[in-house]
Amino acid sequence: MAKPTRRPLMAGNWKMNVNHLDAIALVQKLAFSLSEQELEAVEVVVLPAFTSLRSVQTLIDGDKLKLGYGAQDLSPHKPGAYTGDIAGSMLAKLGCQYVVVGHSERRAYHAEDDTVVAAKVKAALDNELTPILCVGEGLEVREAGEHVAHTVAQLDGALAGRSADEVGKVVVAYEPVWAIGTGKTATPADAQEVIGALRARLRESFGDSVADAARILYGGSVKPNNTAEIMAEPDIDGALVGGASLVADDFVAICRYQQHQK
Ligand SMILES: O=C(CO)COP(=O)(O)O
Repeated sequence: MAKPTRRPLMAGNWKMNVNHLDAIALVQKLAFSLSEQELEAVEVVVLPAFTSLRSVQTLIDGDKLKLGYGAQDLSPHKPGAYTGDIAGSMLAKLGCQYVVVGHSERRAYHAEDDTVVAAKVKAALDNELTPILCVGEGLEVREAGEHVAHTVAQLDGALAGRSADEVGKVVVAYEPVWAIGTGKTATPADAQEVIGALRARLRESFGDSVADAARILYGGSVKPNNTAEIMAEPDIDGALVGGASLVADDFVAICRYQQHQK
């Protein structure tokens, strides 16, 4: 399969945790634990709160650390009268490479629908940020057996109007809502079923080169002890990690999953 040509990506979504001082300590621990070779083999990215981005940027740039960073959300709008929002251009100026778009917590607590998510994907791409586009079904949808159709429809909605060139720059993350922060991980086969379907949809809509190159992550209770088996699936290229990314040793162990692969 084409998997070996896709560089694995481990992204730590810190959510609304870690103030800017603790962010510095956490990034330092990651950087001191992971070797240059490890950081070449696996791309490691942290996604702090907005208030920590400047501190993280200063540290990573100043010490030339081989860690990527990005934000957890952005406004769909250009700079202007949008109190409390953050524009993509501001994130780009801070050196962010990534921005999470459409996380299920944003969809649930901020009523973000596919139209808003699509506008945010566009805003990210317009500012040369790589969107980490999150899709995934809730428990009711899974129990009704509609998880594949639901998730593929979210992908379609978020990428509506984007060209193949643009979609080639997107990272997708499949995060079943029932697995987030619950300790209930999807089985590797469950995750592969959906992620395989997402890749097939990218192939159908945007062609082979986009589908073969696209990195698709799994997220939802990823821990050091389940990463290797998840990463062994043919279409899974990395993980979007919540809780375990707040503990340096755990996130480092996740990034070292290859040591545990049979
Ligand atoms: O939502 C997630 C990452 O974006 C997953 O969170 P947990 O790893 O805490 O389940």
